[in-house]
Amino acid sequence: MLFHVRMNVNLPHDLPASDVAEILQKEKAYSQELQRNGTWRHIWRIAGQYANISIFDVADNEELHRLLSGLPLFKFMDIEVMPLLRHPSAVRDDDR
Ligand SMILES: O=C(O)C[C@H]1C=CC(=O)O1
Repeated sequence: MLFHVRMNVNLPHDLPASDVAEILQKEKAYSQELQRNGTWRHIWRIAGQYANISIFDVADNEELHRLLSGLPLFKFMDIEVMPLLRHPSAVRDDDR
């Protein structure tokens, strides 16, 4: 199942720089592992915002929730999820 996910990151300004660096390093590794195994299909930065638009390919809502809530930045994010299904006019075979 495909999901469109928007993540807005709100890091507290008083978080020590060393904590921020550690969280971001963990977040990058977590994200890149899921990208390499095909679960996190796409990620784009939203220009001018500390936010991204991502496409996840997971078995079900439960898996998506587990993966999103495991993000090292999870407690600093507002996340919006939109479930996607194949459009009847789609021509690409991987749009499902
Ligand atoms: O930078 C972000 O958009 C937040 C998060 C998502 C992947 C990652 O490496 O960081």
